[in-house]
Amino acid sequence: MDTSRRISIAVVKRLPRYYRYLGELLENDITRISSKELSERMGVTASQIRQDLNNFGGFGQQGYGYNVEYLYNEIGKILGLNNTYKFIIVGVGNLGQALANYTKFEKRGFILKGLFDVNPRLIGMTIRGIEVKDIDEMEAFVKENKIDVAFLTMPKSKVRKVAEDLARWGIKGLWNFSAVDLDVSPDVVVEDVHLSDSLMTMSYKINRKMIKKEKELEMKKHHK
Ligand SMILES: NC(=O)c1ccc[n+]([C@@H]2O[C@H](COP(=O)([O-])OP(=O)(O)OC[C@H]3O[C@@H](n4cnc5c(N)ncnc54)[C@H](O)[C@@H]3O)[C@@H](O)[C@H]2O)c1
Repeated sequence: MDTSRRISIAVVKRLPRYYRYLGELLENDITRISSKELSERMGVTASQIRQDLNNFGGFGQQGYGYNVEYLYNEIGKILGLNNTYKFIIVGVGNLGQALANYTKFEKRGFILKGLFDVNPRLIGMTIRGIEVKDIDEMEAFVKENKIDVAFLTMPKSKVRKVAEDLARWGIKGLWNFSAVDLDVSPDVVVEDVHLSDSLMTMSYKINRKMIKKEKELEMKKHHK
């Protein structure tokens, strides 16, 4: 299929989840699945699944369902996961070290090439055989090694300047954890990750459940 076709961003946002579920099915040797079954597993309506998957040629067949491996590979291609990306981490504190130690990004094509920080106590330390370098060496390193992506795990007060520098040096993507929404250049793709947004969503849901329980208790009291 033509992977250059434009797909709405709402659908794109759901693709990683489809990819994950289809990958799990493949690991369990499940080669085909109906939209009904997939919808039960994923908690999405069957019609949503049909609409989404029809977008990129994942037409299920009556009585057969979807070919899991085909869909998995097509979604992988759309997500660009058949490419490889060289990445660096800027800010090798708690979060930066945790991400540097996580080996599974390689499975998605992201290869760790460099680590940068300003703290002299961290410079020279190695993680998975890669030495933490002084931020002053970053420009030459990014240009020489044609680095594609930077993970930004540094304080928010410093992140804009670093992001702008990286954009000038030809970086393609920034995975930004620094608790601020970045807008750098139209040539650079930015994904801002706000872990605490997800935490606040959980807080909201817990809160709603508690309110519901309190109301139920109140109702019971009144009926006694
Ligand atoms: N949004 C969220 O929910 C969330 C959750 C966790 C962390 N964070 C953010 O991630 C970032 C990192 O958090 P952490 O806990 O790892 O902090 P940390 O203090 O442990 O690490 C930050 C590192 O950045 C380095 N640094 C400072 N200035 C720099 C510069 N100019 N260039 C390169 N490196 C520099 C520091 O020396 C330090 O090693 C912070 O901005 C934090 O707010 C956000």
